[in-house]
Amino acid sequence: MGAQIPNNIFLIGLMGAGKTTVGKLIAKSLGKTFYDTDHVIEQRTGVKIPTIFELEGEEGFRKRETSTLEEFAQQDNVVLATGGGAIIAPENRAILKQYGYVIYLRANVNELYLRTRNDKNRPLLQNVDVKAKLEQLFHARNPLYTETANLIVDTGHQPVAVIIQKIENALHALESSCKP
Ligand SMILES: Nc1ncnc2c1ncn2[C@@H]1O[C@H](COP(=O)(O)OP(=O)(O)O)[C@@H](O)[C@H]1O
Ligand SMILES: O=C(O)C1=C[C@@H](OP(=O)(O)O)[C@@H](O)[C@H](O)C1
Ligand SMILES: [Mg+2]
Repeated sequence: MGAQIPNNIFLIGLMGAGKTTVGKLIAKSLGKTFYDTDHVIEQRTGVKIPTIFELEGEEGFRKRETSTLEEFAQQDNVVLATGGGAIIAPENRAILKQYGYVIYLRANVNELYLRTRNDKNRPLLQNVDVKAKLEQLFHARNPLYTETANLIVDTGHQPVAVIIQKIENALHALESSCKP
């Protein structure tokens, strides 16, 4: 029996990498259900992420993130866009590796900066030097994204459609790589 396209696909990467945007489109293309852990948290709490950070601190947000990840990673036939910090907690990395095929959307800091500099919904990028913060997060987290990923896709300066095609090609190559 040849390898199928993975049942669950998880997207990881820094803020602005395209996890939410690409995830939605990949799910549509593959006939899978799309979820975004940030969106689930906002829907269930009734408030935006910055408000959770204000009221519960980053720690409170991370607890919600882990429980949401645990719940949705074990669903069936999903594409799950995680938040950029999901890979910080070792238990989150273990969940991602255990329940799905993990794709790291990698982009350079300048690209990420261009995509996030005016965004008010990312508390970690408020009232800071955004480029310097993204640089710091990249250096801290790139090793964690890399160790967790089954596939790394560079998304810098490429239209989303090209990235979708790259991912589909990689997934279909998986499928045919094990055919007898
Ligand atoms: N490959 C890309 N090229 C240009 N802009 C992109 C690309 N991927 C995402 N974007 C844009 O960058 C912003 C952040 O994308 P988003 O999907 O929210 O990223 P993430 O969920 O990884 O933080 C959005 O405005 C989105 O339209
Ligand atoms: O990098 C991070 O720690 C975060 C990334 C955000 O998600 P996106 O990566 O979708 O922006 C969101 O989970 C929160 O603001 C924290
Ligand atoms: Mg997102």
